[in-house]
Amino acid sequence: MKDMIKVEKLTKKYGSHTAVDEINLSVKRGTVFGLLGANGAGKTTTIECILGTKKADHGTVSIMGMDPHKQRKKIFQKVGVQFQEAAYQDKITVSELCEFTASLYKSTTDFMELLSEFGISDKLKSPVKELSGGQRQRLFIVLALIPKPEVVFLDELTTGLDARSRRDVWKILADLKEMGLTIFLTSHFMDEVEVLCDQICILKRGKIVFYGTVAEAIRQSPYEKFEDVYLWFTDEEGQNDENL
Ligand SMILES: Nc1ncnc2c1ncn2[C@@H]1O[C@H](COP(=O)(O)OP(=O)(O)OP(=O)(O)O)[C@@H](O)[C@H]1O
Repeated sequence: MKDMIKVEKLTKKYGSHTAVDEINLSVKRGTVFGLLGANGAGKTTTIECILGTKKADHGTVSIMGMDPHKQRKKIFQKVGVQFQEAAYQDKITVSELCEFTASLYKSTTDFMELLSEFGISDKLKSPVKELSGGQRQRLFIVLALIPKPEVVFLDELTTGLDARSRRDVWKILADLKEMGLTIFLTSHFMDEVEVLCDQICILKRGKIVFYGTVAEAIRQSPYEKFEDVYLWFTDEEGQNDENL
């Protein structure tokens, strides 16, 4: 299977603070990769370096075999990104934002279908700023899927969604994966990581402390519940520090 994303020895510093420290990862086509870690561990910085919106200090990144700095326009057409906070006009409606997003790409999916799959088609004429937090979050996933991406980056996938919506989003993503979509996500919810991710990478202060499958992470720890396992790998004061 082809590597859709390959990162080698990626390092990014902000002043003297090393936010991402020599990380390596690779993501195969049609798989779901979860980048995990506490607040400030370096997840967003890693994604920004992969997308080329931040320049790494060291290391190499390739996405669909391309260099994110040299082939940014070509990558833009094939990659979807879910933003936490999108900059949009104050009064823009859901349909206007979808139409604007679609206008940026050569080939697009019918956004009406996506809005209805994500349960927000009745909000078409509503101003985006009047949506609830969960509705806005779902809209941002829709925007990421409009360009019919080959790879999609979903940062804090279901933050703010209620239990039903989270399950619905999981199902849609599982179906998209079956159709060959590659998904790179970050999440603070270990239940969804367990359900969705084929491979995970856990970061702690910019360094990889675990890389592999959820099952392998469980086997390498003294715990059985994945949330306990995750905390064991990331715990600042934890008993496992000597093993890292
Ligand atoms: N523009 C910046 N200037 C200086 N420091 C930054 C900048 N962006 C991020 N950092 C620092 O780099 C580290 C990694 O931040 P990053 O946003 O990548 O973490 P994260 O894992 O995405 O966190 P979260 O889960 O809270 O989104 C943090 O210590 C953060 O304070």
